[in-house]
Amino acid sequence: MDDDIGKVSAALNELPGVAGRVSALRLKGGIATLVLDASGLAPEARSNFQHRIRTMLEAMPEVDQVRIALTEEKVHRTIIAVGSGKGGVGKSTLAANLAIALARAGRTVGLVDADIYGPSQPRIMGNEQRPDAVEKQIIPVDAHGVKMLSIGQLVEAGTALAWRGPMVTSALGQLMDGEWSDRDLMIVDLPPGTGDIQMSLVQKWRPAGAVIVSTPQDLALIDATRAIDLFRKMNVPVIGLVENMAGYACPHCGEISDPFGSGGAEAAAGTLGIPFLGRIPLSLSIREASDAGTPPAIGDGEEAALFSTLATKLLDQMKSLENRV
Ligand SMILES: Nc1ncnc2c1ncn2[C@@H]1O[C@H](COP(=O)(O)OP(=O)(O)OP(=O)(O)O)[C@@H](O)[C@H]1O
Repeated sequence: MDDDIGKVSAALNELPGVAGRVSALRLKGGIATLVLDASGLAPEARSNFQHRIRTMLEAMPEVDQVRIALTEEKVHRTIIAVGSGKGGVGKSTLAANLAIALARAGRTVGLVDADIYGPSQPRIMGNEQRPDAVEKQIIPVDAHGVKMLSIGQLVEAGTALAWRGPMVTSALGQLMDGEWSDRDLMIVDLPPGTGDIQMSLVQKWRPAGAVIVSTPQDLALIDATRAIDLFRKMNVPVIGLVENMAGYACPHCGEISDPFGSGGAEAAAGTLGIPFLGRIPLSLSIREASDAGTPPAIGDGEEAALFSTLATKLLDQMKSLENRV
């Protein structure tokens, strides 16, 4: 008997993607009863998963009948990565305001500042409080209706982090595996470029999609294209491109100028075949509000409306991605 269950267990562990998901296994009178953890699997993947296991077990001489119970974490959490190819294009500003706009649209939103070497979310979101931890799990702090974690809350401000890849990945893990249990949407503010953090996030936490931020400038767009390419290669759908710092309205005379050019990102999105989510102007008030820890998305002005429109477009794109699966 023990031999039989040992064989079934070994066969299950050999099946790709199954190891670690079997939370209970019993074999009695030829009936194999399994409890499987299906957390994070889309409906189609879940039924394929169940089918593969059933087919394999039914072919074993030790098994006459298979009974499977699927369990999963209560909240299905969708992770959206916000990336850029180049630094300083406003990715953190966008991530913060988008997180707030999504929360105002009724989602329960978590914001992870994955820019381990240059965290800026505590300042932008106006909460530099050190988070508590329970049994080594960090409890995110509240900021403008969003819950947030950043390495900037854990290290002394202005301290340079001389960390190598594995330490950075482990810090990312601490943030991503914080107490997010009531959050249904996570916005991850990535560092610029295509390095260790991006790769770890994609491999371990499988974002449902990525938003790419670029200025209209050609150079930023070339870099943005690189970031898009990375996500595509790693099978993370690109939800869309946001153009930031487009069209500067002079606060004195109101004249609009385009210091970084105009329309470049929308044209590039068209060429690359990805949705264009919208354009955020270069505005003194956005910069001032970010520095003051009061992101414009919390207000009721024109800029809050822009971020709210972006959030709606993003949710629509997410829906169409889900329908495509
Ligand atoms: N639309 C905007 N109008 C005016 N200032 C902006 C705008 N977007 C961002 N900024 C300002 O530009 C600077 C860089 O923005 P931010 O930190 O969001 O960029 P980033 O791409 O995340 O940079 P990093 O590469 O450091 O992660 C900040 O001072 C921010 O306030």
